[in-house]
Amino acid sequence: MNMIDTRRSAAIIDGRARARKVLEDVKSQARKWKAKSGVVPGIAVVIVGDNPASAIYVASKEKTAKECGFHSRIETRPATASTSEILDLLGELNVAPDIHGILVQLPLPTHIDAGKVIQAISPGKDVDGFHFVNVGRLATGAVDGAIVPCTPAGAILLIGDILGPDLSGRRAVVLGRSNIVGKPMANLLLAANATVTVAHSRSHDLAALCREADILVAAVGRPELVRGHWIKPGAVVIDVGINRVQTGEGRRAGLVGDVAFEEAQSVAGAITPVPGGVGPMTIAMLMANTLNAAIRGGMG
Ligand SMILES: Nc1nc(=O)c2c([nH]1)NC[C@@H]1CN(c3ccc(C(=O)N[C@@H](CCC(=O)O)C(=O)O)cc3)C=[N+]21
Repeated sequence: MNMIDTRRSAAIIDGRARARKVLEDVKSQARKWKAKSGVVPGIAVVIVGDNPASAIYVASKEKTAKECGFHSRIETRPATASTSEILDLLGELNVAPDIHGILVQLPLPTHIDAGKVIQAISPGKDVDGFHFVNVGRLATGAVDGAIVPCTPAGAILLIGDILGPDLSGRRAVVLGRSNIVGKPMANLLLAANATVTVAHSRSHDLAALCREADILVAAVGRPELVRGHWIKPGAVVIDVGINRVQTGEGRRAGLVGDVAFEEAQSVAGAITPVPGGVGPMTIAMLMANTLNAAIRGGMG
């Protein structure tokens, strides 16, 4: 029998509860803004083709938008739609007075030029924060004017709840260098004064890099890649992965993150679960971005 129990247990970060709080704020601010200006925030979600995962996410976004008192519009196009048809649609939405936020659900069918589509969204309505103008604002530290991508925006809120807004002296490691999560996450951590390393599939000795991290953000889309012994004791671990796995592989069936949760939980100081962590925050931040876009009146 172990006389000394060295096991510890991380705080499990409740992303659903935090998202609810964000949404309550959004809802009350939207009500005030409507009373003052007569404007109801409006979001348009463009969905191309019939990706079943996309359909679920879009339904969830619409439901949350309604809960916030927003106007919402879903524009569905067949998988056979051309790039120019989508560009025409965006041209319409860009000038629609009742629409303040536009989101084109990714991934798009491969024959569509996703880069062109993203850059065709008016930066002031780009509630995903993927347009060059918003990317550039965030990267140059003009964070207040930027529309920040929803997942990193949600993650930095969760980190701030635990560590406070100033991350001076903290080592952060971001696993993954996507334009959607890894890069904007690194920029937000930098803006909060953290010392940031971005690691990815071509990095050497990921485990050793991760063990340096006071803040570890995993966003690589590899089920349970991050093991318990990769984690620095007491670290804040943010798991952005949403991986659907089958039963019978010696791991939990259903949804798993990029972090082996049970192992990590005995080492980390705080950790986000999957589901119930970063996912709900993503949708909440989308509503916050839409409200802010409405208040700014689609400027810039
Ligand atoms: N233009 C664009 N913007 C996006 O923000 C975007 C996108 N395209 N394409 C797909 C990804 C994925 N994404 C998620 C949002 C919420 C949850 C979420 O709420 N997940 C819940 C439940 C997940 C479940 O049960 O399936 C959770 O983690 O607890 C997950 C994933 C937004 N995405």
